[in-house]
Amino acid sequence: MTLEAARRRVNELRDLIRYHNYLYYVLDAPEISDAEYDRLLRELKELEERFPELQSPDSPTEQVGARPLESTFRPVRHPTRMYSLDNAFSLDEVRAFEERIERALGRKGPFLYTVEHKVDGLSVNLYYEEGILVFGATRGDGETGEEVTQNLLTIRTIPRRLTGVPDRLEVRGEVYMPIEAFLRLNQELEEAGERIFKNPRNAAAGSLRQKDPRVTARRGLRATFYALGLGLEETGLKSQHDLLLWLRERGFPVEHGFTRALGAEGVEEVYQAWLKERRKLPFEADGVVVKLDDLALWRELGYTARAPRFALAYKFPAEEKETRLLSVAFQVGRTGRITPVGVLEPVFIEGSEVSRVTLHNESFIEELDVRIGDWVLVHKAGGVIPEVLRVLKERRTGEEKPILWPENCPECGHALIKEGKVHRCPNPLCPAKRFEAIRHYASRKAMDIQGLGEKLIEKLLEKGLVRDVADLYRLKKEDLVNLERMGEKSAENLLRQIEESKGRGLERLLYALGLPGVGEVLARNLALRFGHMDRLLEAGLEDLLEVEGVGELTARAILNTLKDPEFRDLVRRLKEAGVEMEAKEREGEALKGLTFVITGELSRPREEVKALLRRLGAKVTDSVSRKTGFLVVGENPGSKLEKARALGVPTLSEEELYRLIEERTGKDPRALTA
Ligand SMILES: NC(=O)c1ccc[n+]([C@@H]2O[C@H](COP(=O)([O-])OP(=O)(O)OC[C@H]3O[C@@H](n4cnc5c(N)ncnc54)[C@H](O)[C@@H]3O)[C@@H](O)[C@H]2O)c1
Ligand SMILES: [Zn+2]
Repeated sequence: MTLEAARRRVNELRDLIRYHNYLYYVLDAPEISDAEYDRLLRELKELEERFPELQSPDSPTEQVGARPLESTFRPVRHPTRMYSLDNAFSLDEVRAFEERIERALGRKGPFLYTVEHKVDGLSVNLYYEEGILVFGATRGDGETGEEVTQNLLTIRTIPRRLTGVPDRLEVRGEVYMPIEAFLRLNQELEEAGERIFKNPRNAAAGSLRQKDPRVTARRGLRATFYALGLGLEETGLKSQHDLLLWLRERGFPVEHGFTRALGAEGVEEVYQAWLKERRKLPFEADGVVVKLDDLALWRELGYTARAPRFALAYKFPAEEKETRLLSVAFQVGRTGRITPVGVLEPVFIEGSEVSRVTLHNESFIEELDVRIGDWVLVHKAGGVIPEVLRVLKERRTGEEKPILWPENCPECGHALIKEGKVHRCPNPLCPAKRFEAIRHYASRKAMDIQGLGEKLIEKLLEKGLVRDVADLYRLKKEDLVNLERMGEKSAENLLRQIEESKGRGLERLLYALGLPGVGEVLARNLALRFGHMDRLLEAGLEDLLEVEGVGELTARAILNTLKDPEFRDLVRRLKEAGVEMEAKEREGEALKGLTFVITGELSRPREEVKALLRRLGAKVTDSVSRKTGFLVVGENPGSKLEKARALGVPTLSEEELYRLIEERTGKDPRALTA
């Protein structure tokens, strides 16, 4: 390549990358996948290395993120600069990283590293003065970020006050959206006909940078912390490993599972193990972060313009496949909403064959600008749901056909209506709606009526034996035996299963009834909060919004259903049939059977925590014995800690205790009163 040709390509790449930076960092709406972006950046980097005369401090390879726009948020200068990370995609590149360190330090490896999950969110900087949170900001271009303190404080694990810390302290970490929250949010957006988020990272960034903190609060964001800026020297900490423990002890959420590894080979071992397990994590991890453990070496190595020389992001391979969109089918859901589903030439992605992919709604199709016959790039969002990332427009032949929405319901032929961007079959008798409603009701995670398969549901509907789920409870043996291929035995079995389904409890019932936007988790949270169907039926918007995980859109949609006379009638008939309307699990039983002892200072008065634990059904005692379930350890713990260790009683930090409570109650423990 001549210098001239390289110069042209370098300029082209820089423009392209700046454009994608803008879409990604400022608008939270990337057009290309991260892997494609990484390839562009890599090509630019390689050209700049081959032709050093083309290097320039304003190249994207020398910069962090993007400068925030004039926006809703106040720009704020970070007391000390924030950086990005250099990437590696193979063991060889990790070795090269270690060799660079060897050369820079003039010492032979292998070195000791701390390995952490690379949580895919956006980095934030918290600035504390004398232990009091002054502001929290996004990274921005590393020097100037956006002040988002109020929004950050909706993440209740972020401490507002600290004790035993340097006077001026920056704490850095990642704000992210758990995969479950991400899938739920997209479901809500899909149902409302709105734009969905491409991945959990974009969803986290979009949710943190909301004008209204109340919206942020409902998005289920989490945070995890892993670094210090200003104040690091004063702590006297010696290693990254100790730094993580130090953060945890001061009440910061720190991701579990960080570990140490020796040399590039040791890192590779951890990487391979975590790669295998990555889908078990509740968040999206796009790789592992490798940091020299010894902080003294950090000082020697320092930073490039863009990233530290002592750390590396070792990225997981991106599972993205190219395939063709063959046709689009239109599905009718329980609520009559029409979902376009793309039929793909089958491809293998992350362990399974993908041949269908949701195209969500009209907004999604418009934004993608996808046509039948197009080549598309497909991945699994959050490792779960197949998604079209983008259309490979450069491969269009001109033969592609636009996707046309049907005018009539594909199942019943009734004219469809359009509410905003949502297409719906308004026919209450639409067999697709009825079929879907019953199938869902009987499914395993709902009322679990295993004998009620799809064929049978179709037949029951056809013969007019059931019209909705309440009719199931009126079925008689002779109704069933008269259906073809149903013997006495199976009829009896089915009736027994239907009978048993009455006692599943409110949490399962709410999920089974398919309230809009209500998956298993939300059904459980609603059941815990209201305890009985009657109380839920009386709930107002504000009551619903108090439930963990209920967003504005879901709350309104649920409320509409609750007020719907048809729904109320259905509930009445279910109740008459003897279906249990009470929650099985009670908040008061969340910690039943567990015994706690507390030592040290907690962030709220000890009596309050004790009362809360008791209210949740736990026993709290004052001294540690073999019978103690957990010792909760606060600041400056007393002798109980040694005793617990001697007896092998497990300990929990305050943070871990709250996580346990949150898992068991589905609620933010800091919002729970004693
Ligand atoms: N698709 C697009 O159009 C597009 C555009 C721009 C950027 N991107 C993506 O963003 C990346 C660049 O973003 P970036 O500068 O934030 O870098 P990065 O995401 O590659 O890595 C650095 C970041 O990792 C995060 N991180 C997570 N866990 C960490 C831990 N334990 N320790 C330290 N850091 C941790 C921090 O936020 C840090 O800033 C690109 O590689 C690309 O994947 C995509
Ligand atoms: Zn219909």
